[in-house]
Amino acid sequence: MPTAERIDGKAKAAEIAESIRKDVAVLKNERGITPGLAVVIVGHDPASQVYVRNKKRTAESCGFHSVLHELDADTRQDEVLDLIAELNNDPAVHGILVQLPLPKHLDEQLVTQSIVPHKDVDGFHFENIGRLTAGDIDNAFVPCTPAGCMLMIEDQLGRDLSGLNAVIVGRSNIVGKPMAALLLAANATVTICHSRTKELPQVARHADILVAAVGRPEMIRGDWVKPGAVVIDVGINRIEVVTDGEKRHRLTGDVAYEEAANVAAAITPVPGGVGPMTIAMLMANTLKSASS
Ligand SMILES: NC(=O)C1=CN([C@@H]2O[C@H](COP(=O)(O)OP(=O)(O)OC[C@H]3O[C@@H](n4cnc5c(N)ncnc54)[C@H](OP(=O)(O)O)[C@@H]3O)[C@@H](O)[C@H]2O)C=CC1
Ligand SMILES: Nc1nc(=O)c2c([nH]1)NC[C@@H]1CN(c3ccc(C(=O)N[C@@H](CCC(=O)O)C(=O)O)cc3)C=[N+]21
Repeated sequence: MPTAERIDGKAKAAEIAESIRKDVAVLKNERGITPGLAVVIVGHDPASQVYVRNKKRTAESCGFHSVLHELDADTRQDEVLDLIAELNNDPAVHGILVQLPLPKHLDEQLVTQSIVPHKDVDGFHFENIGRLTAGDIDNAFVPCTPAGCMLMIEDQLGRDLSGLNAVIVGRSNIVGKPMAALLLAANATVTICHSRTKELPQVARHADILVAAVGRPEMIRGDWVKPGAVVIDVGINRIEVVTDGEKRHRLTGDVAYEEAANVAAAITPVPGGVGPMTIAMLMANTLKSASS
C-alpha cells in the first residue's frame, strides 16, 4: 500500500468552483456584472479540444458568460489578431485565453502579447510576467497551472516555505518558470532543471517539493524522490495501452505514481490532480478581472 497522501485536485477544484459561483451571484446582484471568458482555439487537436470543452463547461457552471471561438487550422495571423482586438474591446469579455500550442505558421509570442494585460487570464503577457517576477503578485494574473500547484503545496506545507528545497523539472514559460517565481516568493530555495541538467535524479533527491513538468510519461522514478517530499505531477501524457487486444488511450503523468507514492508524503494523481486545479484557477482569474 502506498503511504503518501493522494492530493485530490479534482475535489479541491470543485470547492473553489463552488465558492466562485457564490461570488459571481453577488457580483451580478450588486454590480450587474457577469464575468465573461473568451477561449480561442485554432485547429482541431483532439487533446486541446477536450481541455477547451472542460473550460467552457466549468465556466458555465460558475455562472460565467462563456464564448468559444473555434478557428480553422489555416487561419491567417492577421485574422487571429483581428479577433483578439475585437475581444480586447468587448466589454462583456473579461478574460481571453488562446489555447496553445498554435499551428506553426502563427507567431505564438505575437499572439499572446496582443491580448490586453488586464484580460490576460493566462498570465502570459510580459506585463503580468514582470509583475509576478518583480514581486507585485497581487496585481498580476498568475499563470493558472503554477497557481493551482501552489495552492496544493500550501495545503500541505503552509504559505511560508522557508528552509525548504524546491526542485522543478521543466523550464517552460507556461509552467516551469512561473512555478519557480511563486516558490521563490514563498521563500523556498529553488532549483530549475531541464534537458541539459546533469545528474537529474540526484538533484531531484534534494527536493522537499518536487514539481514535474516535462511531458515524458513516468520519467521520474520512486528512487528520485526524497522520503517525505511533496510531489506535484503536472505532466499530462496520453499513452496507448492494449487491453484484450484493443488499443485504448490512458492518461499518465511525468511521475511513476505507484513508486513515488511509496516514498513521498503527498502526491498529486494524473488525472484528477493539477489539471482540474488549472481550470479552477482560470475561473478565479476571470472573476478577478471582472471584479476589478
Ligand atoms: N495539468 C495542466 O494543467 C498542464 C499540464 N501540462 C503538461 O505538463 C507537461 C509539460 O508542459 P510544458 O511545460 O508546456 O512543456 P514544454 O514541452 O514546453 O517543456 C518541457 C520541459 O521539460 C524539459 N525536458 C524535456 N525532456 C527532459 C528530460 N529528459 N530531462 C529533463 N528535462 C526535460 C524541457 O527542457 P528544455 O527546455 O531543455 O527543452 C522543457 O523545459 C506536459 O505533459 C503538458 O501536457 C502543461 C500545462 C498545463
Ligand atoms: N493558453 C493555454 N493555457 C493553458 O492553461 C493551457 C494551454 N494553453 N494549452 C494546454 C495546456 C494543458 N492544460 C490543461 C488543462 C486542464 C487539464 C485537465 O483538466 N486535465 C484532466 C483530464 C482531462 C482529460 O481527460 O484529458 C485531469 O488531469 O484530471 C489538462 C491540461 C492547459 N493548458
